[in-house]
Amino acid sequence: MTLFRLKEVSAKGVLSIPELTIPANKVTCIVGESGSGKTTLLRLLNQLDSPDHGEIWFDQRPSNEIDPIEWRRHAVMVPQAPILFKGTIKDNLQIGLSFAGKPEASDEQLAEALRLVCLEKDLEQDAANLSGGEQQRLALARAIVMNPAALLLDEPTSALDEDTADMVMQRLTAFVRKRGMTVVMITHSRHIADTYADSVIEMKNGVPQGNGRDVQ
Ligand SMILES: Nc1ncnc2c1ncn2[C@@H]1O[C@H](COP(=O)(O)OP(=O)(O)OP(=O)(O)O)[C@@H](O)[C@H]1O
Repeated sequence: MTLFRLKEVSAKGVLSIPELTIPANKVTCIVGESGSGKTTLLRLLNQLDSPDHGEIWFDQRPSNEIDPIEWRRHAVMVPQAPILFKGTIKDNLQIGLSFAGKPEASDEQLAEALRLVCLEKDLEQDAANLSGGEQQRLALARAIVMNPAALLLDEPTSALDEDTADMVMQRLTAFVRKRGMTVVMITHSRHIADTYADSVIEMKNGVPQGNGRDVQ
């Protein structure tokens, strides 16, 4: 099943995509050189940017028929630089749900999300004292707590050491496969793409090569 479909899309004079489909309930990695258009593509999948030409479908609905706010509730993006709010770790985990008008999660659910990202910290701890890598994982945990159909992750392990990155990817991919969630993530790590992706989109000068190489 396809979750995202792009047809004859161009954007910002950077992307040129004749056709691209991204499967539902799978982990898709976007790889490619710096400046090749990976973040621009991810932003299109979050309706943060609109294409200059062409059409994008989410779950078989064209983008112009879905309210961007609703779209972003189903496809939650975690940008490369984590966004943190004043307050505790718990406040930072609940705030995504609160913005989406969803009920609060229980402390058990929050602790489970922290465990998935290997950040087993006290929920009442001040988030301001976290390291860069810890902040990155907290932002990822916040997105997981929202339980969206799709997680759009811009280099989610870039601030982590290799062992922690592997552990987070192992736990995250096991979790999303069990839940039937879709992950689309940018990575510069060949190892992560080869080990955890079901399919890989390689961007070259704004053009995806092939249509997602199946890894497994
Ligand atoms: N809003 C914009 N307007 C015009 N050009 C842009 C805009 N955003 C990005 N670009 C350009 O588009 C190209 C692709 O940028 P993008 O951030 O998508 O690349 P990337 O593959 O994610 O790179 P990196 O791996 O370095 O993060 C770059 O040349 C960038 O300067």
